[in-house]
Amino acid sequence: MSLLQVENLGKSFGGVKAVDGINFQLQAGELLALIGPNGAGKSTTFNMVNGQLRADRGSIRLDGTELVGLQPRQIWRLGVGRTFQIAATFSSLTVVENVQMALLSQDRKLFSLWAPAARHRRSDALDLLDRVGMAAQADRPCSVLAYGDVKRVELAVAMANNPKLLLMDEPTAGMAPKERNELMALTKKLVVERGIAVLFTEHSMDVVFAYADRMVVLARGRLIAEGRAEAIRNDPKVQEVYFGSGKTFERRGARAAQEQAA
Ligand SMILES: Nc1ncnc2c1ncn2[C@@H]1O[C@H](COP(=O)(O)OP(=O)(O)OP(=O)(O)O)[C@@H](O)[C@H]1O
Repeated sequence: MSLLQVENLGKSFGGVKAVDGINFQLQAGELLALIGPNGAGKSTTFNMVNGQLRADRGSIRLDGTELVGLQPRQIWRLGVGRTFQIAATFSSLTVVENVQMALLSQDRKLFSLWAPAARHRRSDALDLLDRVGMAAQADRPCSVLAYGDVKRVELAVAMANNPKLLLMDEPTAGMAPKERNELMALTKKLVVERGIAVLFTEHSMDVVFAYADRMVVLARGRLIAEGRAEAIRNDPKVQEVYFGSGKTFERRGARAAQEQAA
């Protein structure tokens, strides 16, 4: 059985069918990109999976459990983590404290008792930081980190909940090409090592073609194509919706990204 099963999912805003009966599945250990032009329904889909928006119709099952109708907190408890377009860490805390806060939350401890919190599972937090290559910077405040490093910390924070599914909203937004590739290569490594599934939206086609195992293409709320890079690149419907958008499917771009990542 797939980890995530989305069936006939729909959501309208007034007369606008933001998402119009889409179906897709996601396996553990797989990176699935949700792409499409502006207004295609990507964010709406994302927000239904994490419970911020309630679907009008259809079903979203995680490991067989229905998520539609659950609160975001309940969905998070079932193992759906997320990262944000603009990295969300506490800049006044150190790197390791940010991960400790996430572990506290996972352990259902209140963080009003800050003194014990600062010691809470420090070694587990350091292990997580080690996985994302940030252990050496554990005691620096997040406010002084380079943006790419903040994104790594955010990944460690997301891992603290042991997610089965990680939702990443434009993970590489605002990053230079080298940082982008480093972050995505790291994400791919974690996904494979820990058998996590990742659903991500992304405007950079280079990133999508270099790192997604499969992609789902939306346009005006409908799913117009689904598959691996080669099939998507050659799909006439996909070329039509992207034509003139400034986003191209040049092989050179995708190859260059892969080469840089290797
Ligand atoms: N809260 C809302 N109220 C009204 N209409 C909305 C709302 N959220 C989204 N929409 C509409 O639903 C459609 C899909 O929007 P959505 O944000 O999901 O697309 P998107 O693919 O994420 O676009 P982008 O790439 O620009 O972020 C659009 O027509 C949008 O205007």
